Amino acid sequence: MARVEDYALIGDLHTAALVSTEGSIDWLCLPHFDSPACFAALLDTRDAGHWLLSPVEGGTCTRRAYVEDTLVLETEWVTASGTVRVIDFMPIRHKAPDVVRIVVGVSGAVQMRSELRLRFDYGRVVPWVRHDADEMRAIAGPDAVRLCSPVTSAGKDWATVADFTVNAGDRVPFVLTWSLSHERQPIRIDAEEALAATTTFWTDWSGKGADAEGPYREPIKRSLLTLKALTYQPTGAIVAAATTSLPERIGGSRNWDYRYCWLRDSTYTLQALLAAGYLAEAKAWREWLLRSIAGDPSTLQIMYSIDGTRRLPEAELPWLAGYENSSPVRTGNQASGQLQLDVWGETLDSLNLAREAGIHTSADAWAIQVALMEHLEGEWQEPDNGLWEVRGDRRHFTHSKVMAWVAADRMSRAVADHHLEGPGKRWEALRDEIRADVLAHGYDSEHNTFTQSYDSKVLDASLLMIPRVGFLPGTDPRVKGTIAAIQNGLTQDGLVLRYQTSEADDGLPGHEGVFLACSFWLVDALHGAGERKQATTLFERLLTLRNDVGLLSEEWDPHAKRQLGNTPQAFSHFALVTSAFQLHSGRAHRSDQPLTKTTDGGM
Ligand SMILES: OC[C@H]1O[C@H](O[C@H]2O[C@H](CO)[C@@H](O)[C@H](O)[C@H]2O)[C@H](O)[C@@H](O)[C@@H]1O
Repeated sequence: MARVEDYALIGDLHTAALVSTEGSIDWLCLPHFDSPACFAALLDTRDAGHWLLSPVEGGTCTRRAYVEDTLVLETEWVTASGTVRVIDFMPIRHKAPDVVRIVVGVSGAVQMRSELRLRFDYGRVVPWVRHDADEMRAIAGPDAVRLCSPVTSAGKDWATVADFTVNAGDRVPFVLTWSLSHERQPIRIDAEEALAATTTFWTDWSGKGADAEGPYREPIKRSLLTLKALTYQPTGAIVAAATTSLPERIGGSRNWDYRYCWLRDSTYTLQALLAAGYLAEAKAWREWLLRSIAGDPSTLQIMYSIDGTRRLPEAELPWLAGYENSSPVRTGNQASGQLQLDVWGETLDSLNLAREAGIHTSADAWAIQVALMEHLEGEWQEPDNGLWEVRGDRRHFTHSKVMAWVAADRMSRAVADHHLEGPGKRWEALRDEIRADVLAHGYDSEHNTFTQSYDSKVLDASLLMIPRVGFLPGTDPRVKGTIAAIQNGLTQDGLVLRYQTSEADDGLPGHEGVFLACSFWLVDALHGAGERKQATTLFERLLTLRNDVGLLSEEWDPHAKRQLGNTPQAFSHFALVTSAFQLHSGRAHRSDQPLTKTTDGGM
């Protein structure tokens, strides 16, 4: 069974696939990120659907890499009879989704096999399949898939199999195309033309970002490309990760569906993209946000689907055994109905940042910000589920209150500095009131640390964000005390847990790994506290946890030394980008200050 870190990502800005080091596509949802998977071997066995394309002798590849700053993947096997390369990519979507795999003979002659096992509806539906001269058609219910290749394939053991030899200089294309079964078949694409266009698209996109020269250029670029790949182009939404139910502990039940757009995750992603100068993505995301949250501010959800749908009912897929038997496999996410007060702060912080970065605030955008703020004024004293989405009792999370302070701070400053209309003085007074409340109840003077919730002793890594949002300076003794407390009480092998699951009553059984984003937040906090050497050492260690193609999932198991949780995860990658930019520039980054400033023609 492949490990989480054995997977590379390819995608077309509507969905994404995971390709293993053995050359197997084990995860692909069509036509969108949150559609049912037609390859779900990731969460079961190959019988749940996969597409293996590799030398007949099989095994892990000798090397693989993305082609420079693109999402075009090259996987190479050196065998006794010769060397072969498989180029995998998804062309940027025009109408139909395609997966293209080109087998390239590098030297000698290699016996190859393509084994395509389509299983629609997350591994449950075996399609009806017809083989013609140079194409295979598979149909079941709403789904139709066509495979085109000059290599002839045939049905074998409920799969479509093609055996062929690739000689040095050969290029053998396979193009898999999805469509709705009741529609006309999409026009065929040319694999080589698509390769050139896809390479150009990603190279151009990468080139548009701010100059990231320096020692961290490669990790910054790869993380930005990954964040872009998690973006749903038609609406501007950004999914939290490409997968569902990769476990936070092997064999555990903390398995969630991340193929949705969390306001928290996407606002942080937006901050990373803005820091790198990607204004178009920031504008598209803002439009998605304004459409999704439009209406009564009291009905604001913490997450939406990629098209803004609100109802995301959580269900279990009992026919899938789960990744290494970690069950259940879930779709939908019950957290969508939770109260998480930090989301107001993150949303208003990011819209403020967009304004500071030069994106013009339209009247509609400002009206929604005012409505959100007015709603928060009546809500901030309520207990909530917090940013970690605990399923235990609601409580007064310190981080949630700090983020309510952020909301009041950014809104009062927007009125004062940008002459936008609103009760600026009232919001200033509220800001001061929240601050006093946090300092009185969220800070433990005996141990000189902020605490997870009011009047408790429990630690929480989200408190590392306090200097970043500007609540207190990075060198404040209370911030330094919190850093020290987290280093002493909330780390495993120097990496940071969100909280101690044994102490925090999150309403869930079992434990989890260290949370990679929180470990990057420790980098930021150390850097802001003047501990630059420690920050750099930790950051460079975190870089070593990336897989061979630069991807990070949500968590890390410090004992088994392997990645855990959904992958690739936006939370981990935007945290990496933010830390890298700070270390690169040598100055601490606050969430209300863009690293790059551009003028905008208005929206
Ligand atoms: O651990 C419990 C919760 O885990 C998920 O939430 C986490 O992922 C979210 C998406 O990246 C992130 O926004 C949140 O801060 C994380 O705690 C899961 O989605 C929840 O349903 C679950 O309760």
